[in-house]
Amino acid sequence: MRAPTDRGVDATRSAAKGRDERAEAAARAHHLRLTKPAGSLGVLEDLGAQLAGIAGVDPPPVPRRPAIVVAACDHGVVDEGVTPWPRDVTAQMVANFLAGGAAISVLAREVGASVVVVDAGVATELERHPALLDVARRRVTGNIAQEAALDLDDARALVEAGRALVSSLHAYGIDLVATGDMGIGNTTPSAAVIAALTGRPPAAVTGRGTGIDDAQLARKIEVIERSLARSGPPTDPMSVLAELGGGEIAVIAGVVLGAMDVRIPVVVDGVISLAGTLVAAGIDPVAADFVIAGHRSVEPGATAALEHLGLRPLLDLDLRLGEGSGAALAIPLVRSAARILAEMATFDAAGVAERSEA
Ligand SMILES: Cc1cc2ncn([C@H]3O[C@H](COP(=O)(O)O)[C@@H](O)[C@H]3O)c2cc1C
Ligand SMILES: O=C(O)c1cccnc1
Repeated sequence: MRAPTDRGVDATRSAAKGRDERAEAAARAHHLRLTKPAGSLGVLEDLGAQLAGIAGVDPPPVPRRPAIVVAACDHGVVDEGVTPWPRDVTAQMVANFLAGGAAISVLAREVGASVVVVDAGVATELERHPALLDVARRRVTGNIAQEAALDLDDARALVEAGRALVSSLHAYGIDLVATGDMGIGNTTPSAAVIAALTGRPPAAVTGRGTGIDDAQLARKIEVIERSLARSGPPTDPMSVLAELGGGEIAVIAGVVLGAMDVRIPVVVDGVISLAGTLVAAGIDPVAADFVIAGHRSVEPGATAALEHLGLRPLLDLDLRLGEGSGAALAIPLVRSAARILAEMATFDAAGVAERSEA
């Protein structure tokens, strides 16, 4: 089990149980008996132990039915000039996800994952689709430089929606969830939430998002500073989410909590997903036990959040897309880690001689 860290929020452990330490220890001992030098599979060994701890059994089940939940929302703070892209792109990309033409659509097909798209507050009315779930409480968040992104009640409802979605997916046989996002401007609220929950200054957690120049970056940092000054010192994580976050960040936080509820792994993506993960871990620190960081996004806020959560990302590919792309790409590694424990021969069984001690 991870050493307790200062998560920067006043939260206490819930009734939910964390990972099973005995299963985790069994997986570590099991790894020492497999036909390879001890520790030679590196991070895959830690991942295997984490999966055993999540499932409560060694070897852990190999995830067969992954689902990627892509939550979408539009942001009032776009009016401050924090992104070069027009707001309409959010709805257009949701249509692209559903038509199968986006990066996440391709990567999901490659790794054999289902994609579920959640409308958590897209500005324009979306055409109904069987893979689109509408949980929006309002269309477009408030401009965080001037007002709260969401009412507290709406933030809570969106978190609950993400949480309930994972329960439903699990009931249908989904055994691993991954998180993704779509929302023009959403690297701004994500950096604001990360600054508030890690205590780092906005300049240290703010990046170029979809591609802004130095002048726009300076403006983006200033907008986040103003937002933090407006909302005041962070109190509880749900309030931080409501003040500075957004609908997709709320649903992602709920997905992470939902994975804890049904005890399955949740692979998280880049800076938006990590803002949601910080909120989830603030609401219930036990949730962090079930989180696997898919990758290290180029956005500096992602690294800040990973460090705060004590998570080591599986991939580091200079990705800066979102949509769940870095989480999707990590799914085969998660499967491999479980499969190694399930299928590799032990020294005894294979008749391989063990290391001789000099
Ligand atoms: C065509 C396109 C597809 C995307 N897919 C994900 N994002 C990513 O970029 C956006 C955040 O960056 P910023 O804060 O700079 O606006 C989010 O929608 C995120 O999911 C996209 C952005 C665009 C333009
Ligand atoms: O970290 C991410 O996922 C990210 C980075 C830039 C733009 N959109 C998403």
